[in-house]
Amino acid sequence: MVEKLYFSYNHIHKLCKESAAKIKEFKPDIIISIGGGGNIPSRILRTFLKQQGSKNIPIQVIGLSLYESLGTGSYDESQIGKEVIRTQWLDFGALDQHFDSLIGKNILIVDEVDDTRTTLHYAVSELEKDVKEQAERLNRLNEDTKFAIFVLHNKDKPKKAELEPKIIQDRYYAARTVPDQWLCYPWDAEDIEFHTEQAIKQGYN
Ligand SMILES: O=P(O)(O)OC[C@H]1O[C@H](OP(=O)(O)OP(=O)(O)O)[C@H](O)[C@@H]1O
Repeated sequence: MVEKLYFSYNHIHKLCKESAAKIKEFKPDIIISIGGGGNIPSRILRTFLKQQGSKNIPIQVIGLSLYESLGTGSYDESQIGKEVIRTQWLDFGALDQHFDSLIGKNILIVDEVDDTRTTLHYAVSELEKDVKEQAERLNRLNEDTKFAIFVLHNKDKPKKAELEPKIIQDRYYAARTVPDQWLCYPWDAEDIEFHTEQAIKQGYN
């Protein structure tokens, strides 16, 4: 079995192009990228979501990192990667000026990988909370705000957190579902020539 899967920039680009055809049906008003891994796919995807004659879809970035217990002492393995640290969040003040808030919008959350699903669950539930608070404050509870998800890869494995069935059924776009292996993205490569050669050998170019 191949231990690590290598993906070239071209391959990622093509995955975004292919997925955009389906994501267009959702008609996203805004992309919320989970940084850092979601940033490059978000930007590529936007190119393919652009409709002639209309503006580019705005991209906002939130920073989420999984807190891992790396101590040498004994620790409960099931807890590893469970805690999400919020390093950056939306500036609703700035967003409101340009965008009239998230209420009633179609919001596409983008990340590169859905591994244990902890990060995506956190992102959706926290954003839903924020939108609900805003809607209550502005008395706009009748407007329907929808969330969708795009990832390059969904790892086929038991997840540690769930997403709402309506998202999973209708608005969850994973370009590929892959086995639970080590995924190597080009932006992590120290030697991009070697990386790309591996991707070509594996057919992910
Ligand atoms: O499905 P999960 O188990 O939650 O894992 C997926 C998350 O893990 C990685 O983020 P990481 O915290 O490593 O930060 P990075 O994106 O800045 O590399 C990746 O970018 C996803 O956001």
